[in-house]
Order: sequence, then structure tokens, then C-alpha cells
Amino acid sequence: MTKHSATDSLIVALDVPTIEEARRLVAELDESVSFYKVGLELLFVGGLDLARDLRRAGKRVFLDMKLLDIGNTVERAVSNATELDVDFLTVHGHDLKTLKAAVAGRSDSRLKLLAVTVMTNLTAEDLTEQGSTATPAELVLRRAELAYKAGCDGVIASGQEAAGIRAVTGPDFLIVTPGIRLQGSTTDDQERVMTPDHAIWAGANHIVVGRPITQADDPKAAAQTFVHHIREALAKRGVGGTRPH
Ligand SMILES: O=c1ccn([C@@H]2O[C@H](COP(=O)(O)O)[C@@H](O)[C@H]2O)c(=O)[nH]1
Repeated sequence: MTKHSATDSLIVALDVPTIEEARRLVAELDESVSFYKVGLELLFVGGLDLARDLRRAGKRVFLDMKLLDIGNTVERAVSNATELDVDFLTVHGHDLKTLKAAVAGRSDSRLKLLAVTVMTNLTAEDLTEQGSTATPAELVLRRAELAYKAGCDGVIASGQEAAGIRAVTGPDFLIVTPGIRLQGSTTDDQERVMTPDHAIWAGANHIVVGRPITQADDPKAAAQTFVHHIREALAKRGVGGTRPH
């Protein structure tokens, strides 16, 4: 059972317009952040080079590519992604075929595959519009079960669904939660939000935070505030600042 610090539980989403800005932010955050998410905003302007450089600098990297395609394509894409030596990669968790293909592509590499369940900016009304009769919580749970069955390492879900997922998947399944906001702060375009404390209490392993840190007047102080909340929550969860996985 691996032990991580409260700092490692915070993943900062590098959602900024340019690589230069991302590099400046990483330098400014310095030792206060050890885990970064590189996603779609930086993909076409050098995001993969940045991911490689972050790994060389000893940072952990979550490549948030949300893959979705036919099985053959997903398997080969994931296989190529293993060369980047990143820690986490996302695949959409809509169906078992895609998930199994991703797991086959990962092979015996150290890459952890996370299935995106239901995006945190979606509401019950959005799902109805898509023709779904399930609530977000029901669909997240169903997709988490598929991801578990396929052999994925974990899921992306809002903190609101974390406890339900933990109950059906057990202690070793990773729950990574975006849509994190401090009490009383703006939610931007996020819908199923939670505070860092509640997400960790509910069983999340990592929280993903973007704008509350990247757009803060003092990003380093903002990151330290989130780490403080995680540390307190882990202590209350009874794991004294460390937690399984
Ligand atoms: O369901 C999902 C999946 C991924 N994300 C990503 O997390 C961050 C959240 O950024 P904030 O600025 O803290 O809202 C962003 O990179 C998303 O692409 C998500 O929000 N929800």
C-alpha cells in the first residue's frame, strides 16, 4: 500500500493559454505542487513536450486526453502514450469495449488509466436531454462499475459520487475529483461541485483544481490553502495526513 502526502493529493490543472504561461506557473508554484494535469487547452501548443519536461523535473503528470474511439484506435493510442512515462491518462467511460481496449494498450506499463464517468459540468437536465433516464449519480456508479470490471485503475467523478463509488469498488480503486471549490467561491461552469474537505472525506484520492489556483492573485498561496484543507480532511478521515494509494 503506497502512502502519499497531502501535497500529492492535489493535482493542479494547467489550463492556461500558452506553454510559456504554464512554465511560469509551474516555476511559481515550485515545491508547493507535485502533481500537474495537462489537458486539451495545451495539447496543440506543446502540451506533450511540457508533460515530458515535468516528468524530467520529478513532477507527477496526469494527461487528461479523454480518449474515445473504436477499440483498435484507443488501444494503439494508449500504447503510444505509455512512452511518455506519465502517471495518469483518461479515457471516456461510456462503454466496456473502449475501456477494455485502453487496458490492453496500457499492457504492463506503470500508466494508470482513469475512466471519465459523467463530466462534472453536467446536470440531471443535461442527461435527460441526451436521452438518458439515469440521474448523474446512477450513471456515474454504473460507469464506475464498468471501469472496475474492465481493469481500469480508477475513475474521474465529482466528489458528490465519491462515497458511492468507494462502496462498490473498494479501497484500491482511484477516485479523482474535479469540480472542487472552496466554500462560497464561484463555481464557474462546474455543476456538481464539492469542497476539498468533503471530497476527501467522501473517499477521493486526488482532487483536481484549475481556475481557483491558476487565476488566483497569488497561485502559490491558493495551492497551499488547498493542501491545508486536504491535510485537515485526511487527518479527520483518520489517516494522519497520509492515505492509501
Ligand atoms: O468531469 C470532469 C473531467 C475533467 N475536468 C477537468 O478538471 C479541470 C477542472 O478545472 P477547474 O478550473 O477547477 O474547474 C479542467 O481541466 C477540466 O478539464 C472537469 O472539470 N470535469
